[in-house]
Amino acid sequence: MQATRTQLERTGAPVPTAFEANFDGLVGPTHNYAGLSFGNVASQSNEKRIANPKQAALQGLHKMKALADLGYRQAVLPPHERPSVSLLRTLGFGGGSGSNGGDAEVIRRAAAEAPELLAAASSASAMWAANAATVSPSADTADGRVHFTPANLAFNLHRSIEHRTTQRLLAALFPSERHFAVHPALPGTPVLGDEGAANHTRFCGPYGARGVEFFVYGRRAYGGGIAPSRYPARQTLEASQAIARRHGLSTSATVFAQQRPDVIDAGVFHNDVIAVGNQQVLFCHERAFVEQASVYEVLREKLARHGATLQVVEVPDAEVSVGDAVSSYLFNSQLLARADGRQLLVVPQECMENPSVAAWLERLRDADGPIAGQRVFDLRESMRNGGGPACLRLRVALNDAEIAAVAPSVWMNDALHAVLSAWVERHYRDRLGVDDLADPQLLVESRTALDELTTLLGIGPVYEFQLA
Ligand SMILES: N=C(N)NCCC[C@H](NC(=O)CCC(=O)O)C(=O)O
Repeated sequence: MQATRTQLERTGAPVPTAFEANFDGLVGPTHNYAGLSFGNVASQSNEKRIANPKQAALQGLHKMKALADLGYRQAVLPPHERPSVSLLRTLGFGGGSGSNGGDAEVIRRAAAEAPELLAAASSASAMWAANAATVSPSADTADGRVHFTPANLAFNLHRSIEHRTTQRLLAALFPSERHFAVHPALPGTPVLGDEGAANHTRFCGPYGARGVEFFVYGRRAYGGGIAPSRYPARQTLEASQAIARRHGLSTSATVFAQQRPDVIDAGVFHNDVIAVGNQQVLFCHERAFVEQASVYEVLREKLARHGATLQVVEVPDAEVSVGDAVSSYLFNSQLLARADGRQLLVVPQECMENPSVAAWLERLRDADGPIAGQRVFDLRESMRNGGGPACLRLRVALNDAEIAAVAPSVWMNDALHAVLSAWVERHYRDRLGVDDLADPQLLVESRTALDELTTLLGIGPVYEFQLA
């Protein structure tokens, strides 16, 4: 877990002690199944199912608390204001003034005239924090600050409205401009489609040492090349390159690779549905990347320049098919550094229910490889929308000085877990169907809950209704 202070980088400069912190998205009060994500098999197949927002939020809090209990740095990323009345007003459903009465009228009109748009305005999708931003730790960047680029999530209307709030939340959680640079999202156009950390992995030795940042894209906007034909490639090479440039990453420590188009067409809508990496370990399916062997080679060579040795744990198609990987979310697992230098694997319950995946995990338990130890979590409510353990978290490697500069009350511990669980119990419904989104009372409930949350977390006004 802890980097060794004595370890020296090639420059001879001491490597600062640093940790990986996980910021998990707290599920918002409007969590529902509206079938909004084309190409995401779970979202499409669970359309119109009744959701349980209370249970969803408690399942997420349980994972956060369990990982904090194991000694990992764990924090919480607040939900967004939903339904987004400002989106509905932008789309012409203007009610009266900005008062609550006016907002209720906006919701009633949207429900009557365009329920699909109301559903897009109501999604709790900001819970999938892996899509909140791409993060480059200070050891990798030219100016020695931690850089954040909120993802524009331009492909889906319901997700394209997240980045402004994400930017405000990140600025509230990482307020020191000396340590942190929070950028605006890239322009939200198809050329620059960006889905954040779900398509980005950082390999390194100790967390405080310079790492190799690995960007995985689905297609090139310019210059042709192969692309999926059935489902969308949400991330472009051009977006990934722009992020690497603005974060000040060196080309010698950056790798760009393409996801296989045929697996995107099989439901792998983000790279983190087929691969996960941490420190020196890459855990992936054999059909994750175009020209996979040369991807390993380049990663290995660049990582070696930073004194670390890439270790690949590759799962063959013959043992776990891409279909089983998509339905079980085996690769949407978290790899967490253990004190002995090996990695703990955090998987969703669905992996245990899939015979070939469960058998593979059992073989892994007996093997003597870089992955040691497994933890299983029930995240069923999120999984039904295509969000597993890795989707729910944003990883931020931080050194001691940076950890001290984070808003203090977002760190998970027994007290915060108790406070947030009670807050969920007080404010969340245990049943929410898409028809319930027409109820203007849901907006009142959601704002009341979020207003209280910002006080509980001590992060000041961040939501539009608080800033108006
Ligand atoms: N793989 C990662 N990192 N994240 C998972 C995101 C799931 C999300 N699902 C949704 O947005 C479904 C919402 C709905 O259908 O109601 C998406 O497709 O963008």
